[in-house]
Parts: sequence; structure tokens; C-alpha cells
Amino acid sequence: MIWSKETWQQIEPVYQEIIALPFIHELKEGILPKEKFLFYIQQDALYLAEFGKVLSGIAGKLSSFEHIQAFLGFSKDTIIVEKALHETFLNESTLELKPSPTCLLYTNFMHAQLATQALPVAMASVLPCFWIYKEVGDYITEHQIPGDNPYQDWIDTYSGEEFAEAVKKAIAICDEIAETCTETQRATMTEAFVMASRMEWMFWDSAYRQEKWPV
Ligand SMILES: Cc1ncc(CN)c(N)n1
Repeated sequence: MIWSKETWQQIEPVYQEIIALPFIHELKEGILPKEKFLFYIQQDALYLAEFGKVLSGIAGKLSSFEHIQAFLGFSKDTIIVEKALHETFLNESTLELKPSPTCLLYTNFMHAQLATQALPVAMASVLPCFWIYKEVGDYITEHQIPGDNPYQDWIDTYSGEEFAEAVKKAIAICDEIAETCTETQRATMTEAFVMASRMEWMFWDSAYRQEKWPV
């Protein structure tokens, strides 16, 4: 079976838990309290800065010109498109922001995967960041009641054509790389994908709870 198909099957229960999150439900209905969304956007700005670095780090380790170009493009788009999104919702500087425990966990996980794991595993670790957001964006668009939603720009970004194209490309590259891997390596890729998917759940949950450092 194609690696991405069998791997999505593994995270299907996690995905179901994601779309059942109050954060996603209230975002879809446009009733998510502003302070929860602001907390999310602030943490996401910190997350995306690191995500962009990891994507360009992956590009630096790839050998196919086409793959390098794709990952450099993903990195650039992460900075440009998502910075625009944050400017829409966030008008102050992010310089003063400090990462929440979950944000730090997730960004450190990605950096560690890039630094210590084989390249296919690092690539699998960043794939949920693309794929889950596209699925969530599509889910919200399909189940949304038409009307004013203060978070529509966010929803449109992740359910849009441009993002869908990037996600398709990222999945295709991971599948191509997985084809060259042993069964053991593919299983490690899947483990990394599952772990990152759990952290996607945690990220939304932590924003809803406006997670603080316990001490
Ligand atoms: C935590 C998280 N994961 C993924 C995405 C989408 N690139 C995001 N904006 N934030």
C-alpha cells in the first residue's frame, strides 16, 4: 500500500479527536472566544517560525533538485502566507511572546527529528502540519453554516486551492521517498507521523485551555 494511505489509517482516530475538539467546533461556528484564538495565533506565530526553519533544513539535506525546490518553496510560503494570516489577526509584534509548553514540545520535536533522524523520518514528522490542516480546513468548509465568521480568513487559507496543491506535493514527495525505504524505515516514518499528529491535537487543545507553564 502507498505509505501515505496506510499512515493516514493509523492516525484516523487522532484526526477524529481533532475534529471533535471544542476549539475546532467553535472555530467552525465562529463562536470561539477571541482570547483563545489570539492565544492560538500567537503560539502559532512562534511555531511557524520554527516550522519554516525545519522545512528549509530538510531542503538542505535533499538530493533531488525537484524536491529541494519544493521544500524551499514550502518554507518560503510558510513565512509569507502564514505571516499574512497572522497580520490579519495579530497586530502586535511576536518578539515578546514566549512559547507555551506544547508549542515548545512540538517545535523541539521537529528540530530534533531533523537533527537526529534519517531524512525520510524528518519529512514524515512535518507532513501532518500540512495534511491535517488541509483536512481540518476542508472539514470546516463542508460543515459550516453560511454567515459571518470572524475566522473566515483562517478557514479559507487552509481550505484553499493553493494550500491543497502544496499538501498534494508534500504527500507525493513523502510517498516517493518512502518507496526507496526499507519496511523498518517506513515504520519509523509512520511513528513520526503519528507522534506529530498527536501534537497537532495538543496544540489546539492547549490553545483552548490557554495553557500556562505550571511553575
Ligand atoms: C501547529 C500548526 N501546525 C500546522 C500548521 C499549518 N502549516 C500551523 N499553522 N500550525
